[in-house]
Amino acid sequence: MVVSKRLLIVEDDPGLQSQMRWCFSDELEVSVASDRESALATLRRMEPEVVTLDLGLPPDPGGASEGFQLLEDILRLSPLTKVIVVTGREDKENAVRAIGMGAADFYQKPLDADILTFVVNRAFRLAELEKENRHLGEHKNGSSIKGIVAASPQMMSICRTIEKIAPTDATTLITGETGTGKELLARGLHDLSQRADKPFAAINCAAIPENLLESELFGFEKGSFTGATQSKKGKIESANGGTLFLDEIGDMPMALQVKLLRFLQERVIDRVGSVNTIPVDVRVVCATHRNVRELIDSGDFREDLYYRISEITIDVPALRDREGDTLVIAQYLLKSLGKQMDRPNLTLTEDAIRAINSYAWPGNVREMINKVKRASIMAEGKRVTASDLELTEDNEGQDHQLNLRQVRENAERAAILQALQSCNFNMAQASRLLGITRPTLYNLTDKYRIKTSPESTNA
Ligand SMILES: Nc1ncnc2c1ncn2[C@@H]1O[C@H](COP(=O)(O)OP(=O)(O)OP(=O)(O)O)[C@@H](O)[C@H]1O
Repeated sequence: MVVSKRLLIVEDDPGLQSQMRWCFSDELEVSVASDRESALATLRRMEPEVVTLDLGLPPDPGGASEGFQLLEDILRLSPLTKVIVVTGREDKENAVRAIGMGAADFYQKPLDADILTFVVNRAFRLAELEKENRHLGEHKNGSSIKGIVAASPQMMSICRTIEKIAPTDATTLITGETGTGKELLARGLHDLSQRADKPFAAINCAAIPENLLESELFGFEKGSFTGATQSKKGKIESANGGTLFLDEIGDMPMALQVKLLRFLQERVIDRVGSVNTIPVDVRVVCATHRNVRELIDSGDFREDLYYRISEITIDVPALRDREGDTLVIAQYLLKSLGKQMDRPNLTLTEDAIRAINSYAWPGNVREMINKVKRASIMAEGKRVTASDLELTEDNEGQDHQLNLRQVRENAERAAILQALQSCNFNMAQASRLLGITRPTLYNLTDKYRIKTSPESTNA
């Protein structure tokens, strides 16, 4: 299908209306409005990329007050629309004022078809370019750290910090909610350091039982406990020359905190069951989702250890608090996971985009990976909807929607989903509930790509 370019001409003079229509109707979809009210109605319905706006409109055809009011309305309702104001020959002042308010261009009467066509085409090109830029922006990744997709100022600043501290040996504490990318950043620190070709050894202090954690970290000598049939290096030793990543450090038992502190001070370890000390050269990076200050206050974390591990601290914001990251990461995941699932070229529907932006993402990027993975399996066709992602749409954003069609479609979609779910996907019952015929319901489920069986949708 060829997508047509849409032009709205706001002009109260019937003679000029037909001349302008004649200039453009071969190549563009053209609508004409002669006053503010009908112009706004057409704007909502037609969603034109470009509007030509005669400032002298009734009830003030000799002045410009109505035209300026309409310009303001258009820019508020549809800020991406390019408005070309049309003024009288001597009316430079109003043209300048309109540009100052946000009009894209101006054109002075009398009408010259060639110049007007040039100005209008230029506005369409501008609209097109801006659209492309927005599209590129959505796919932009400003992060220099492998695996980290980001566009928000907060993450950009974190990436810059990582780049700066990577060459040093400063112990670094990375805090933030679960799934925010703490481990990825720790790996980034290692990869950008001079230790990059040496090991990166990670251990999750919360996942290993207390009695095993000591020997996991420090290693043990043969015969030091039942089952120790041979000596084994611990994580610290095996990271020698490289980076040791202690994940969930806030969960480290007190007794081990003392031993870790000693290691950080003296840079030597002794394996469990050994009296010999072994020097180890590692850079230590720790992470936790817990509030270490509170742990110190409650007596669960040693303050002296905290100062040792936090020469530098990096607080990774939750996904919902990053400006602009959510959609960029979702698009990236859709592309990469879609490819893995043999479903390339999947795209997000408008409702999916809105839902992604308004959801709180308590599990952060990890939760998003799960949802996008599911959606790349469940999506019918190439379009991924909010329900494929198991996200119900937030209605708040609807206030800002351009027109009634979008609001109506969203409401219609939500009502159909609800009806289907409440009668366990019995189409006859659901259509009775909705007060429509079964064929109409089938048409609508097709239109909105709503799945019609319980196993393929979300409760
Ligand atoms: N900015 C990002 N871009 C792309 N993928 C990311 C990003 N942040 C995190 N991820 C991915 O999300 C998942 C969780 O990240 P990671 O394990 O680093 O989080 P974490 O904060 O260490 O979590 P936890 O506290 O639960 O251990 C990983 O699969 C990681 O690759």
